[in-house]
Amino acid sequence: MRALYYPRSLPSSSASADTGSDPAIKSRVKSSFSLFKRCMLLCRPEWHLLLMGLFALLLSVAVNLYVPLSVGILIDAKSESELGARAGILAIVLSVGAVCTAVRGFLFAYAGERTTAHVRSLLISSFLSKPVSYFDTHPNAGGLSSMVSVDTALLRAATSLHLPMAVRFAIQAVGGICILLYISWTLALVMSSVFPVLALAGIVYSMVVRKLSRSYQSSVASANFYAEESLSNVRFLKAFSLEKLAQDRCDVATGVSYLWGKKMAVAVGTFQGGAEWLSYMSIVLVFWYGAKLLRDGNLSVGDLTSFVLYAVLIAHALGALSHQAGDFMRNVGGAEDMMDIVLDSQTQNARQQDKEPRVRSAACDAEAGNFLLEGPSTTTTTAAARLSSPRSSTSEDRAAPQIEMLSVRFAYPSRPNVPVLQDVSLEIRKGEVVALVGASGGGKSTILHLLLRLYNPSSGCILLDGRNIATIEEKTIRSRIGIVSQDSTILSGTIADNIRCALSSSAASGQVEEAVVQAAKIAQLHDFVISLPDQYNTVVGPRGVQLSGGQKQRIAIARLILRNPDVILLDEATSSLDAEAEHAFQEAMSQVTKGRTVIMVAHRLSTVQMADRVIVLDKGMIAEEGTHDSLMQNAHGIYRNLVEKQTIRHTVRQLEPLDAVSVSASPVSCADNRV
Ligand SMILES: Nc1ncnc2c1ncn2[C@@H]1O[C@H](COP(=O)(O)OP(=O)(O)OP(=O)(O)O)[C@@H](O)[C@H]1O
Repeated sequence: MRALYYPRSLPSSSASADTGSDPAIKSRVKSSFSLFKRCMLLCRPEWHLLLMGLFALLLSVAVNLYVPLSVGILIDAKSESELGARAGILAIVLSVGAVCTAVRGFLFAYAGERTTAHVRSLLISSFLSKPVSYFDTHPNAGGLSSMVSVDTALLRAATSLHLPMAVRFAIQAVGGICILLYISWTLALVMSSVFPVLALAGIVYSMVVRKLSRSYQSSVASANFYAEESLSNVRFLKAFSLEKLAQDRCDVATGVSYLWGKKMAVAVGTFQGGAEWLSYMSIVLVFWYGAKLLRDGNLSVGDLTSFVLYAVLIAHALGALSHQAGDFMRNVGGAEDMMDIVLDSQTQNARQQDKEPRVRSAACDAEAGNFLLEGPSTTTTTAAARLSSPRSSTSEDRAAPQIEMLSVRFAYPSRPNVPVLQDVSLEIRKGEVVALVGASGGGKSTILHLLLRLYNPSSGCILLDGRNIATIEEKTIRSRIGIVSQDSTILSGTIADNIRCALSSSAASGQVEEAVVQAAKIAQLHDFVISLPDQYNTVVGPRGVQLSGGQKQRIAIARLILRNPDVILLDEATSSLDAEAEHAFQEAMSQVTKGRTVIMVAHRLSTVQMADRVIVLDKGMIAEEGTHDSLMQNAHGIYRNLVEKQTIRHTVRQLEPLDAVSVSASPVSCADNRV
């Protein structure tokens, strides 16, 4: 079976352009250097800890380098007392080395933890600040969340472990070679003959492993996606006996990551084995040439002992250096996409701070008045006070259009060539209740998305109180326009948490609790909540699984009440409710919507009839507009046709035996009368 494979495709950056297609080694080395530079940029805030760590590291390397020399001196000691004194000095030096190692370990680990926490926070804030369209084109949420957990852990290991170790072994190797040159330059040259081969192998390995690691991380993200999708939809999978399908999809995705992992294991094993073999060969060369020098009387036993110890130390350092450098490249290669996102968003933030608010259409702004919009209702006093007092709209207010769409055209960024709205123009006055109806896929919900500025029109513009919403801060728009949709989003936590999240955190807690209860009462939720043992502190489970659809929706209404918007959008808010729950919903909404502008996407005739005006959308265009009664006058009109079809279906259903209704392909319930 072929899995639907979601590669973790992410925005490319110039720095991440090396994906293996570039043939020039020079540019690959440059690209590896740029990867290292980006990694260092992320660690920059912790430079003081890293500098202190580097200092401790240098001291511990100095101690390591001193040991073979002092062993040689120890062996060549002429008297018992000289031997004791030299052993004492060696013990003190080694103790200092151990302290330095401990300090170095702590400082790098601490800096790594701080960097990881900082990068995680930046990454989440970068995702949350992305436009909704970003998530349409990057649907792999598992991949994005694995960046937050896995990729940041890779970065931490790279910066707090592999990089310091690589630096340590590099200094140890270079220092050891310098001392060897001092003891016997000919022997040092013999030993170094393998180094160029080792260096070349290291460069090739780091390039290969970086590429493999990136593919591996991407495939792991894909496997996470399927695992996450299966576990979060376990009820659906069981209900439709789709466990096998889910298992197969997970297995195929895991199989892909296994293949990449296997390739990486081959590369790692080959290089590490090869590097170790070369290191041993250099030691054999030292033994062979050193023994020759000793036999000829050109080297003392102490010097040869020191030399051999240095040779072992250097060989070990080189082996470990290749190991650590490889692991560093593998980790930063795996975290490369994540680093790009964080650094790009930092650059964008810096740029945005200097920028004026964006103006999308000068023509639309010329039409716009310069109203100062109300800020969000951030205090409970205003929210609570407004709860009991419905919005009063004067006749003058009602005459002024609150929302205008001017020649709006729109296509979703993920499907730019498929027009969804075509030249839509409409005006909605303050306090008006407007129903959007029409065939499925006609663009009704899309209009609500544009009003909330989840997307921007491809052309044309939308005015709120005469001002182009493209020039209004998103936060302000969303404090003025509230939405209740069919599937009310419930976050993990308690019922109270889910209601009070509509308010700003600056509100006083006593007032908040009072406002939460008041809002729940208006939303007809209070009686249910107080019947629970933990009342408002009842935990609702992930995505509110412990609540019914109607209860979730009443929580959403309570939230809306606290938000206190001027314009309310209802996106098929009652379509999943039965007749009784719909009645409770309508009761709750009738208080909330008084005096406010309401735009609803509705299918039920009972809901549509409540509207002052009905707008019929057909294939992304406004086909008809008027009151329910006036539209019903048009014998060949789309609206009348829809109503008649639904009325006939409703009547037929009432006549159908129960089992015939249950197998009907239409999702409409018996109580429905949908338009
Ligand atoms: N995020 C998206 N990316 C790409 N296309 C989308 C997206 N959301 C919706 N569409 C497409 O846009 C068109 C209009 O969708 P919309 O949800 O606005 O229709 P609707 O009139 O509300 O339909 P329904 O009554 O079935 O909810 C549809 O063809 C749909 O496939």
